[in-house]
Amino acid sequence: MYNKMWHQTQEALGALLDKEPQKMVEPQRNQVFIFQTLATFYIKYVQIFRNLENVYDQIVHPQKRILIRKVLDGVMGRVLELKNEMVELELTEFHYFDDILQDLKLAPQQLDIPIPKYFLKEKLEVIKGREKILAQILADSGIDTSEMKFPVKSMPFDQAVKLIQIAERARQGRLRALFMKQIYLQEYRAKQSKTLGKKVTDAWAAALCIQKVWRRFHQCKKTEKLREEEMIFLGMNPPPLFNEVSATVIQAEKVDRLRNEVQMKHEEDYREALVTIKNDLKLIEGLDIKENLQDQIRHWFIECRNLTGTFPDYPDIEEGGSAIIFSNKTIQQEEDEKWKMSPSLFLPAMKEGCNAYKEIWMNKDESWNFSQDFDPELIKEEKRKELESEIRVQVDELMRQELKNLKLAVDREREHPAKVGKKKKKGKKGKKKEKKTKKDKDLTADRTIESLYKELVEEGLLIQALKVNLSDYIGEYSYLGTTLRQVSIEPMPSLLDVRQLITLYGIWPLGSAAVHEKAPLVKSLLLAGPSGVGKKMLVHAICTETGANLFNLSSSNIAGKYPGKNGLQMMLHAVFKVARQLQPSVVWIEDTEKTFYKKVPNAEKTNEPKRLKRHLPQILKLLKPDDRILIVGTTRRPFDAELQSFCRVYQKIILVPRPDYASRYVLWKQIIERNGGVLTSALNVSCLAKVTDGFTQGHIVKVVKAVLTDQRIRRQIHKPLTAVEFITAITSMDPVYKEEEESFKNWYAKTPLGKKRALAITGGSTEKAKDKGKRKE
Ligand SMILES: Nc1ncnc2c1ncn2[C@@H]1O[C@H](COP(=O)(O)OP(=O)(O)OP(=O)(O)O)[C@@H](O)[C@H]1O
Repeated sequence: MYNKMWHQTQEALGALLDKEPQKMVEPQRNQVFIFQTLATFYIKYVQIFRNLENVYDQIVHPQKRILIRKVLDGVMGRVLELKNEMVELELTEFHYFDDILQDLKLAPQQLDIPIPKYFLKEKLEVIKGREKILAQILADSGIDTSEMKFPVKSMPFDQAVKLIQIAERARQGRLRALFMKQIYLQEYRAKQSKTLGKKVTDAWAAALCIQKVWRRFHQCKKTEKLREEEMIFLGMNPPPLFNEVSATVIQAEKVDRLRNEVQMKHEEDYREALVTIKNDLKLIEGLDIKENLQDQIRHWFIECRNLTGTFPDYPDIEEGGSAIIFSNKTIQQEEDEKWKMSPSLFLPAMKEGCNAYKEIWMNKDESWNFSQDFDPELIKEEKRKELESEIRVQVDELMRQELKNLKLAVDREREHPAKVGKKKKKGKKGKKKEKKTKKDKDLTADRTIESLYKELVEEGLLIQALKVNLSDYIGEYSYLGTTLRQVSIEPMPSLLDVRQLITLYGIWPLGSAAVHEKAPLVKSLLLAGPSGVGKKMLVHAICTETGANLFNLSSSNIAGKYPGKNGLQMMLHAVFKVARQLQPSVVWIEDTEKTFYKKVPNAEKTNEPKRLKRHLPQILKLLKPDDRILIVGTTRRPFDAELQSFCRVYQKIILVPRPDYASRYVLWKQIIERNGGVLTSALNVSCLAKVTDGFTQGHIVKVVKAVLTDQRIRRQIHKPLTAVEFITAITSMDPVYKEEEESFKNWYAKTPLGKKRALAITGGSTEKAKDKGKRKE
């Protein structure tokens, strides 16, 4: 099945790649048309990515997986490039595709961007090992992690005694009440039996009474059942076991796990085969290859002498040795390759992958390989080439000597003195380069990474990320985006739009080195939004999904640590050295507006919140494409920061909105269920979602936890949950008021991208096109 899926996806990718150059290179003036083209390509690449990711996770053939991985990274990079183009074109981070989805007959869920499972699977051992070390260091240094999750408030001694007394008296009271009840019942039963014993019972009347009660009860149950069945038949209620995981799904998950085991075994076999087959080849064919090469080279000596009258010069090792003589490349060809600049950095890799697929796999007969183990012939082919180049190095040495001897014997020529000089010069150049690279001073050259790691953990700068997946971030799609834009209303981005941006800008580049190196680089990300919209949760999710280390450089966290100028330098050096060496890493700055305060409030002056301000731009400059480090800032009050320097540091700004009706609806439902609540028809979720407009996810979580106590959960069978219980609890909280939301929007309109967009909307599209043209140049 996965093979079939792979072939289909490769074909779709091939077709898409053929279309790319025609559509993308043609100059276009119509903005809408350009966006439609970009968006269509984007959506199609996302579909291909989803399929390929699935295939890569499940296919067990090791050699196919290598090729799929290459194409997969290429597709990811291309999706990011297209996203970047769309951002530049529309001057907004959020795009709405609902009309294109309709044309392509796709559901919004199909646009969801999954996180490749290989990000974590391939690093499982490393991540587990690191978690263990971190836990060990925390335990050794007496820092209790549970305290970080659930902060404990201290309490005066007499108050604590009083609390324990109250609880104990209540317990004793309950016990006594139970005891008294039992005594009372005993007495009551004894009295009843006495009075009943005196009466002469009428057996018929008693039977009739029992029948009456039983029939009523039976009919009630029957009617209830019939009504329920009718509702299910009409589609008004979900069928029983609707939310249960079906046996088929469980079986499928089991098969998935089994496939992963087979995958690992095949991978191991393949690695072993790479070594054994090469050794075998060396034994069997090594001598032949050597003789063949020698014959070829000798033949070349003679041919050259016949043509030119002298023996040729032997090509240097740097030029590739004798391999260059027999390569088919002409100079003309090389020039062609240089000149053809591709518009994307990922297209060549994808094309290469597609060509390899067509050459090797498309029409390959694999009837012999039912178990999908490695193909030895392919390994042989590859290893033969490797072996040949290895042997060629030895042969070159021999033949160089032989040529020298030949020249001496036949032409009586000595080695050209000029050449020796040239070689020496090259050596000098190399030294110069070495000196230059030594410029970066390592402040902790004498320390091991382990000791730095330990120090940072003990200082509380390197913290344990909470285990939350991005899929735990609940939300719904925005279904009316395009429609609203058409009538000039800027739609509020939905929570799932935010989630996608986090995947694209945070998780993909951190998870894949190939993508990070070539895709449009995002070094810093700002999450701005009211309290409780899940900013922290998103930061932790980025770390969980990529296995990244989490550094906390919030001003409150670094206050008083590493004092002085030198101390600060040392701290930053240590943080970024560890972050670089144990990448991927996330450097989180909570309440980041404090670092850029326009005016530091008196109460916070002792904390020196602006310590990092001058250093952050320098740090960003030093981050190279191969450093998988992301700086994430979160803020509740971006308007307190000085705009210019703030926006210079944060390359991408994401406004995290409060949930809209659709999102609130799923949030209530899922958060209640996650906390042990049962949804019944008595609980009107729609009403709950409607009246809680303005409240954030944080509020919802808090209220659900407060209402769903252990006791309430136990009582649900007799008294189902109702919306009123939640509404009563939430009324004591402050929602996000319109004014606060407006101030976020106004602030965003002043950021570089916001300004450009406002200008484009009011000033027409011509300037936008010009601007884009300039940037492209
Ligand atoms: N989309 C979501 N789905 C499920 N739970 C969520 C979602 N968003 C937030 N939460 C939960 O809401 C609570 C508050 O979130 P979080 O602390 O991340 O918000 P925040 O924006 O960082 O708040 P603050 O600015 O006050 O620090 C957390 O318990 C988090 O798990």
